Amino acid sequence: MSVPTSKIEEIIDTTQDSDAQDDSDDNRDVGENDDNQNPQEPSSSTGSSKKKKKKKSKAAKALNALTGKSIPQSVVDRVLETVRAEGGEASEHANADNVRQALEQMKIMDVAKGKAGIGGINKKDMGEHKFWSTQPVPQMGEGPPEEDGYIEPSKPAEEVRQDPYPLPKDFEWTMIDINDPKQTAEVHELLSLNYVEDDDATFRFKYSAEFLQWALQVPGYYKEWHVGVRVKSNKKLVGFISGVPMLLRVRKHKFMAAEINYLCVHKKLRSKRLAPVLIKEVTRQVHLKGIFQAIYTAGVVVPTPFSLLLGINTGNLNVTKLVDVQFSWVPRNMTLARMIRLNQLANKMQLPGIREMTESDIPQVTELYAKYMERFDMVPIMNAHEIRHQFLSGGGKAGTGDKWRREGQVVWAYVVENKDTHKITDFLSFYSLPSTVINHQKHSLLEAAYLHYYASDAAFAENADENGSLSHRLQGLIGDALIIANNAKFDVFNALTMMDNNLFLKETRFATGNGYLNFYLYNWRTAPLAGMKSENGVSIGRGIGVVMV
Ligand SMILES: CCCCCCCCCCCCCC(=O)SCCNC(=O)CCNC(=O)[C@H](O)C(C)(C)COP(=O)(O)OP(=O)(O)OC[C@H]1O[C@@H](n2cnc3c(N)ncnc32)[C@H](O)[C@@H]1OP(=O)(O)O
Repeated sequence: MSVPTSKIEEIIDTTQDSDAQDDSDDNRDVGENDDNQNPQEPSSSTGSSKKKKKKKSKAAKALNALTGKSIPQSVVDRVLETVRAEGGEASEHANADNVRQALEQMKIMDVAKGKAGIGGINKKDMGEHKFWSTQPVPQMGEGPPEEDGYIEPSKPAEEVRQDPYPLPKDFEWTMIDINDPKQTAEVHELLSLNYVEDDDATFRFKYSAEFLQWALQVPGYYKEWHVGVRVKSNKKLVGFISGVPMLLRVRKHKFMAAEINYLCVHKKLRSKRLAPVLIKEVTRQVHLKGIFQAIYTAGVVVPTPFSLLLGINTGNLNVTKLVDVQFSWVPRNMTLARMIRLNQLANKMQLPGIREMTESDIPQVTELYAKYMERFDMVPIMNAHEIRHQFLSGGGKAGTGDKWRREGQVVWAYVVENKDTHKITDFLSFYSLPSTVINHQKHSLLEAAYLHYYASDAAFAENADENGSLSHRLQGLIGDALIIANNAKFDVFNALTMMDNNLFLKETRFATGNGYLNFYLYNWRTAPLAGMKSENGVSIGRGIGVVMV
């Protein structure tokens, strides 16, 4: 489906806002875009372009040499500022070591090298976030706040904008009813063809309809937060963004927030500034429910992440297929046969008392979850209804499939029960999120399992962190998760460097991946959370405890 570019320009022209402040934002958003060029690149009349013509400084040359890319002057300036802040040499003559140090600290090295997920950001001057510079988010280079808190105060309901943001005349807003299989199928199709791909466009996330129903219908969800854009003439869904409510604790503060996810614009409508309109509309809908904070993650860097997590994967489920689809490679000093042998797993789960979670486990799991999550700085607070939803409602059709996988199953949840006391001592869960293997002759789908929440009462014993007993228990627990996933015919099991994952990732032979995920809070300032620092590719510290599906 192709929408003429001239129509898109009208989005831009007609996305005028009655709200004075928004007006100026919108006009800046879209007015500077020239359809004949990538709007993320400065036009020839902009200041940045003029800067580009300036003779390159020594620091800029060093940066370019280090990254193999042409780094915009404003990024060079930011690097120099950081060097200065770190007490280093801050002149234009900063040497390559200063620059490398600063880059690593800022993670710009990865961005510049193109590792930071979805494309686009590399081409962009980091100082030119025309949309994000107007939003209540910490701006780049702001430094950690003295105190945690909101950026702009909440508004009373009557002060929240009542009308939807205008769309160009060929498009219309739609509220997706995720209970309607037809509408869920439309979102599924939009995402399957247009959602997140890896850097090489080899894999693209393929969220199933069951997954979307599970993820978007948490207890207390609002259908108004499932926002779509359709082409008026044929009603085709071409844009989507969603939010679900969550009670969030960030350090000592607890507040309701929207978890924003699945922002997607049809490939033919990219770079037309539709994403900011979708974000503003979902923000308006969230404000209408009296909620003024949000949490979201993205591969791209926008102002301003407060935690960066390294994606980790293991190739140890279906090695042959992973190598076939170039998800994994056979290391130079190894053969495929040896790699398969090394990654072989037992068929039977190893932990005594481990079994699938049932309804009757909910009270104990709720309690264990709450206590365990106290270990982390940022976590969702869940009551028994929410625990039921998270771990049992995506369990697939009862009586179908086999012991390991039911039809339509999205979530796998297991508990460890002490057979004498009947106490639940541990639980683990993971979810299914396959990816389309793009343009592969033999394989069309990569079956990926992702680690979800888990807990172990081993954490509550004295010195459990120091004496390795928690680490040992978690290794057993996740070892069994791998066995379950393998039996359920997953090809790969992924986990991020969050929660206590650093206590088992290496030991359970997870291989380090090169994908990054940035965590963001909207309208909330807090100092960076653990996840930023890493040792051998594994982050240290106990910061993030929110699993974003
Ligand atoms: C209180 C309640 C608040 C609720 C809201 C909280 C905020 C929620 C924020 C959203 C959380 C989403 C969480 C997820 O779902 S992350 C997953 C995002 N989806 C994908 O990557 C799928 C494939 N890509 C696409 O569909 C498009 O490329 C998207 C839709 C992503 C952008 O479309 P397009 O490529 O056609 O761009 P544009 O010309 O319309 O717009 C360009 C502007 O948009 C900014 N941009 C681009 N990508 C992202 C991104 N992932 N997060 C935040 N901002 C993003 C960009 O920096 C620029 O602004 P600025 O740099 O000039 O300032």
